[in-house]
Amino acid sequence: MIQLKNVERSYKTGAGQTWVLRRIGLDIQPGEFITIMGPSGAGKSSLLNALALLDDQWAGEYWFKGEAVHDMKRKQRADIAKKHIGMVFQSYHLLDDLTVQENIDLPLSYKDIPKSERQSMVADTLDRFQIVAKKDLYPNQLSGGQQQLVGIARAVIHNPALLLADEPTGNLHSSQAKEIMELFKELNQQGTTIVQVTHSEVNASYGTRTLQMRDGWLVGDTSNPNLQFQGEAATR
Ligand SMILES: Nc1ncnc2c1ncn2[C@@H]1O[C@H](COP(=O)(O)OP(=O)(O)OP(=O)(O)O)[C@@H](O)[C@H]1O
Repeated sequence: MIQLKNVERSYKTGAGQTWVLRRIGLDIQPGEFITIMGPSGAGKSSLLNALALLDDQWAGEYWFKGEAVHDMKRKQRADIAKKHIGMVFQSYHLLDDLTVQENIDLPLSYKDIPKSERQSMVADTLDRFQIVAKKDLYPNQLSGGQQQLVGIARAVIHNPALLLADEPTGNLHSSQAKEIMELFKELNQQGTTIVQVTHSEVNASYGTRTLQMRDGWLVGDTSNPNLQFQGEAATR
């Protein structure tokens, strides 16, 4: 589904440059459930943002379903993201001036779906996430955990082919977190490709493959044991 070749990302800082992604090479097959782990600042969110096509300041090659994203204009990248990708953000990124149900409806508004069908999809999703009572509230009237649930609902409502999730259960109670992970498992079994960033071993155990990052390098990949050596050699 996705191939990254030599993807690099840096920020200009003061006199020099800070590297946050270093020569990332990655193949993601359809149907995988990948977990990205690593210490704080390792580049996990940066990699997810690049995969989500939110960040376009990287160098290298990014292939999505055989298409060369690195050669695309911003509008084409945005179209791919809207059509195929759902993203759960660490800090929710809900739109403050839209209600819960309007936030959840947003991904559907980008698709050619009749209004009545949209309304019933939103109603089903509110029900599934047990947030029907909150539907007319605005994000700032919700707790952090409730905002996180709305963010997850928004990411999955349009059945994206690729679901990217940055610490999706960070603000949830353990029982809610388990429900979300079970939902991800179900979506994955139905064919959704998932990439999650987490510090939780429990959440990681739902995945089928774990990547380790350190200082911007991919230093471990359970599906490619040889990478460990290359990554560690590269950081020396
Ligand atoms: N806008 C920015 N300007 C400069 N440096 C940045 C910027 N955004 C991120 N970085 C740096 O990129 C590095 C990687 O950050 P990133 O958020 O990807 O790490 P992470 O592994 O997701 O960490 P965490 O587990 O804490 O979320 C960090 O050193 C961070 O300081």
